[in-house]
Amino acid sequence: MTPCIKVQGEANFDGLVGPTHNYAGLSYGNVASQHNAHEHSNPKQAAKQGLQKMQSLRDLGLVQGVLAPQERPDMLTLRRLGFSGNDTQVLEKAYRESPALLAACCSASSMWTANAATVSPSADTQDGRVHFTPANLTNKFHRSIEHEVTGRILSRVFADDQYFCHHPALPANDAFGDEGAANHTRLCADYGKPGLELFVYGRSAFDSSLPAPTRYPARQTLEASRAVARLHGLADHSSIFIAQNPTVIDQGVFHNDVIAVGNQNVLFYHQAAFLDTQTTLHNIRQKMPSTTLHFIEVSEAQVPLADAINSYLFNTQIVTLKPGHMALIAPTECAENARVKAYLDTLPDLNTPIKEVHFIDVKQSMRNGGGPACLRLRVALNEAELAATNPACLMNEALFTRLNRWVDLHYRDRLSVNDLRDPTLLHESRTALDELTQILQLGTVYPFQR
Ligand SMILES: NCCC[C@H](NC(=O)CCC(=O)O)C(=O)O
Repeated sequence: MTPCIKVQGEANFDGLVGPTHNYAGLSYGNVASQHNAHEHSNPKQAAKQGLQKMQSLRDLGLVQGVLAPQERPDMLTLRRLGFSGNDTQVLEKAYRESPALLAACCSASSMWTANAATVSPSADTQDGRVHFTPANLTNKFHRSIEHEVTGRILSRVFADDQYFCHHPALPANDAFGDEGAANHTRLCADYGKPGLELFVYGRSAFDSSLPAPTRYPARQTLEASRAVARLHGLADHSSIFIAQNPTVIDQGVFHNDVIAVGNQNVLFYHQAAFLDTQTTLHNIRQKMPSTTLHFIEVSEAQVPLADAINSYLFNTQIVTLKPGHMALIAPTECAENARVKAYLDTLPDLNTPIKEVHFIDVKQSMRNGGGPACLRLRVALNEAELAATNPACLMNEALFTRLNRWVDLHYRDRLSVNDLRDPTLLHESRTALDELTQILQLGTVYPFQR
């Protein structure tokens, strides 16, 4: 099919899966990560599934971008933690002393770009620029080492400070735990018009009277969400802070995007998603009096919470194909779950803007708890902003072919956590990333290049 590229006002930037993609069980509270710990991974297949997903969205006529992965193994961090000698010795010592620490420094977790940053479109911000704050991801060590390079990559993709404003990550402390766009969504009548940014938090750092989960960690604090909204210059009428239901966090909903997703005038969520659903919906309506909103609530009777979590029904992308006509992009796991599939079969007939459902295979990512929505960072851009975006990072036929060839050349098709100390893997990874920065015209972004 010949893709017809129309600017819809929103671009999706997917994270390219890095060459060290593996299953190390690093994310306590993320049931898929825990469940698949120490399975073999297939980095080549993972990267190709990601590329195919990007291509499929492009085929639907959407603007699709690519974000480069991190340098892994993270030798700089290993050295900061006291491992010394040449690279081979550093890897060997880290492996002998703490395989888990080495695995953390090798995670390809930056593929989940919904956690790369929070992005506020120019229509919402005080200075009329697009604002970016990389997420500090303090709750998980392996993710807390991403934000510096993430910030650098974002500033190379969105370089023009006439249009784009980049903030550093929030202070690296649990009080300001920030997971980026995975806990942020935006409702609006049109991407280019002022919207309402929904910040969902799991606990408060300074107000212990607010409810919090007891089993699994709440990664996002209210204080972090408020800080990001302040930095981005969001007015009170452009932002709303919503408490996530702590009991769902305790059942494995480690980010709000596992249980709710929004696009334009649609909010699609499970009945258990928020602490106080009625008040939440009422407050949203109050702040968007002139927009016809569609709240699509899925009840426990329609889809039990456990099925929603296992299938990632809400970690779907809702994309606008033409005005008032949206598609839901779901992982194939949703088609394999009878109850979820039965619900999705009815969805296009519910008289909402969602008219189509598409299934895509991102199983390599799903096994670590990352569905279609985790893999993408949404950036609403007007035409001038899109024109100011690094064109080498925008997906087209040539880039798709080139990146597939690049993956074929550099990636392994089988990796276990025991392979992570192999100095050849480090060499392969650096060779691949060095070439990638040229393909994507990023300049030097990785510590090994500087
Ligand atoms: N938005 C989806 C994020 C998934 C990610 N998983 C991981 O990091 C698992 C890595 C591992 O266990 O090897 C996380 O939990 O932050």
